[in-house]
Amino acid sequence: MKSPHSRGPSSGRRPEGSQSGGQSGGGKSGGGKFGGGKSGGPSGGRPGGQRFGKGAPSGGRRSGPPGLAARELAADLVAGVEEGRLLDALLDGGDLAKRFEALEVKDRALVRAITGVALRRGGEIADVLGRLIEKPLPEAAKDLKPILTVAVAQMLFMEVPDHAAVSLAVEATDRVRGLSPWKGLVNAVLRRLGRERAELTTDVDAVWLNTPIWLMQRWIETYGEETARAFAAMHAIEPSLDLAVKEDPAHWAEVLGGTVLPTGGVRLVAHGAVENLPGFEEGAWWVQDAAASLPVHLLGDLAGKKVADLCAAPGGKTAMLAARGANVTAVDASGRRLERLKANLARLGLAANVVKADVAEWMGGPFDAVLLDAPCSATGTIRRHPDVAFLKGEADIAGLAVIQRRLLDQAIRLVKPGGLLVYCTCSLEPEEGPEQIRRLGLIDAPVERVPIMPDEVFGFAEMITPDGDLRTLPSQLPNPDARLAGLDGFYAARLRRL
Ligand SMILES: C[S@@+](CC[C@H](N)C(=O)[O-])C[C@H]1O[C@@H](n2cnc3c(N)ncnc32)[C@H](O)[C@@H]1O
Repeated sequence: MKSPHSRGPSSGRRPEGSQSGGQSGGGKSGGGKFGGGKSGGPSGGRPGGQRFGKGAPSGGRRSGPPGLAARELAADLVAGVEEGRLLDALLDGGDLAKRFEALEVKDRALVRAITGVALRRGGEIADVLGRLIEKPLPEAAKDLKPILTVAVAQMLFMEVPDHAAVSLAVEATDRVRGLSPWKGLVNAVLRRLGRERAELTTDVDAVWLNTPIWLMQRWIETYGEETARAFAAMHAIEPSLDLAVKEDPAHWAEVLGGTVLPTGGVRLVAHGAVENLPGFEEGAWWVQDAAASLPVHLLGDLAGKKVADLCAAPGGKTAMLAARGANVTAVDASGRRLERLKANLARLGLAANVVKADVAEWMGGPFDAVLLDAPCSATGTIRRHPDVAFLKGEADIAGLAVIQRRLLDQAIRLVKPGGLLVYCTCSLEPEEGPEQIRRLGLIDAPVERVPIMPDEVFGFAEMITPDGDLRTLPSQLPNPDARLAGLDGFYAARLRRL
């Protein structure tokens, strides 16, 4: 995989007279995933992973000054994503997860914050580093890149004093086998950034720098340039924490210092570990983006109905279906993710029949209603999962569309005649949304579309397509406080089985 910070041949700085940096400004980068920027850069674009304490998973690590362990772990996570692993996977078992768990709660929050910024603003950071380090670093120094990335993230985009970011980066460099000789360079580069930040960061088209070119071009084609830029702008901001509440959202909004959304959930500024928030232990709420709560509403009254939740784990929609009185069968192919689903339901005091199976082959039911939340490229969730922008490519979309087709064909077989099927994905790509439904028309599948009405989605008419499907966008649900704005990009279509 290419390093996400590897840049193309053309500059990502705003071309004179251009509104946007445009397609020619981003250019086809000859394989680099992110748009624009000076060529070269600190690692020459090689994927690399900082390896603090390599070979000494925990006991062999010297402790350092306060905050160092958080920076080291953030650098290792950034390196892990560059190597092609999802952040959630890196923090779900293994050495990095152990180091994360060993940190105090405030340092865990710091790791998440630094890693998030380093990934969200990865193109801008790489651009600055490319200006500061003109010649590619030699192979022996490639592991400097995540250390520098994390330091620049703090200096440019977080309220961390420069001296703290610089000294911890120098200390981190000193602790990696073979990197000590580069301490002076790290110090000099970061101090220069401190002195020259204004010159180094003006006239940058952040939207193009931080978004993979292929994705930006797709969005422009599908949604137009203004909307595509609005998505990308939202990706630079850490999103709110959205909660689905079992009952009494107004009470929980007050307790948690949030607001009740028109969709019925509670939204608050994200801070710290959710496990420590009031109501978590007693199972009063679960984390769910406001947009992700909408597909279940499209199934109408579910009390006493037999409902299949296909591709159900970790169970956000299962919980919603169960809380609405459905008799739910939750099916997923991943045993590990189903364990999380079971734990989530247990905490919430909700129940479902849990089945581990490949939905494409599973025979059950028939059901009064079926929800298929198909695996997808997740390009609608980049706000929440900035690593997705690094790890997905255009080829993934075509491959996922084939899987979605098989799952949708099977889901139709599982619905009783007259019953409803909601197909949804958290992707912004047409192949994973409306194209799937268009294909059903072409093959004469035994379903008809049941158009969604604005009052079923809390009056948000702008979320309904001319065909009557749901399409939410990262740029929707604006708020004067940017930390409380936005939605995941979701698509949903409602079908009736004939
Ligand atoms: C988008 S996530 C589902 C999120 C879930 N519905 C929720 O609301 O929490 C997609 C899920 O599809 C599952 N999956 C992927 N391919 C599958 C298949 N062929 N059969 C069953 N589950 C599958 C994955 O394990 C993953 O849990």
